Amino acid sequence: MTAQILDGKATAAAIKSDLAARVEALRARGVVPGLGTLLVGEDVGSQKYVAGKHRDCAAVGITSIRRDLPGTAGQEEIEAAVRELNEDPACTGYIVQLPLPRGVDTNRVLELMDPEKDADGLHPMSLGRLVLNEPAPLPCTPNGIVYLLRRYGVEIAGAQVVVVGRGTTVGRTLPLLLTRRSENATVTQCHTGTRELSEHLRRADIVVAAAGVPHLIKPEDVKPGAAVLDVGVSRDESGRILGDVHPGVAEVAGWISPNPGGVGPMTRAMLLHNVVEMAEQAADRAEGGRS
Ligand SMILES: Nc1nc2c(c(=O)[nH]1)N[C@@H](CN(C=O)c1ccc(C(=O)N[C@@H](CCC(=O)O)C(=O)O)cc1)CN2
Repeated sequence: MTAQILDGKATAAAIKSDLAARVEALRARGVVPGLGTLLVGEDVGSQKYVAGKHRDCAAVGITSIRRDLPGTAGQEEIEAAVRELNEDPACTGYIVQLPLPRGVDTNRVLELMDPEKDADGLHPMSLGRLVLNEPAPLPCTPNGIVYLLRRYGVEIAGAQVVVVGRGTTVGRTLPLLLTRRSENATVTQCHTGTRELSEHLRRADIVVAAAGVPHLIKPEDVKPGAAVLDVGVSRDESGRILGDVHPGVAEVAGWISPNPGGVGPMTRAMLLHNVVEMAEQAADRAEGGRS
């Protein structure tokens, strides 16, 4: 068996083209969506991702505002930048690129964000709303994964899903999306404390690998025909991406997301989607208030 590719790059391109039309419609209503990014430090991956987000903004007509601080920036300097983005009227939504440098209290930084400008769905208010099943901007990678599975007709309802990893951006939040009534999956969350990981994996119809351990998921761990999504980003000495999924898995799986070209571009597309949706909702509220 050779797996069907879950093409994140092509899917993200289609989403962006739809968003460009929505941005044009917003501009016609006098609303200009603006995405802010706050990047602290010199991490090569984070710099690439932030640069990609600004390229995407240019492509769909969203204004972008970039705040870069050196890795030596302390808690106070970072919090001051957050306050500035909260106050900046040109910035309708923003993200704090994660991870922040060691020693920075990330939760305090996220809590300081204006929840109305949380483009990433990672503010505690947005996460709480997600838990309570109330409308909220959704975390971008999990939302991109669900979108990709749907786009390629992978059955989610009733599926046994194994999520490997428990980080905030994917591992913790993806199960919340997949277990909503609209998705109806059964999710097992695995992590470094999980015993017999292979046994869990072999039962899964869908595997999402977000552990950050190169080639953790081997062909013999995967049920034939399963969908396997690779979120892991480790890098070799030359900076080349090493995913969490061994290349041999493509011979066993029914669907596989390439890495690069799978979940990464979907993360960026879902960020733009959140920015546009938040701007549309704000415009509706403003126009409703005027009538
Ligand atoms: N505030 C946030 N921080 C982080 C998030 C997040 O959703 N919000 N997720 C990840 C990183 N991430 C988004 O910021 C991200 C990862 C990967 C890509 C991407 O387009 N990857 C390309 C490859 C690019 C390369 O060559 O390295 C691909 O997969 O094709 C975009 C965004 C952690 N931080």
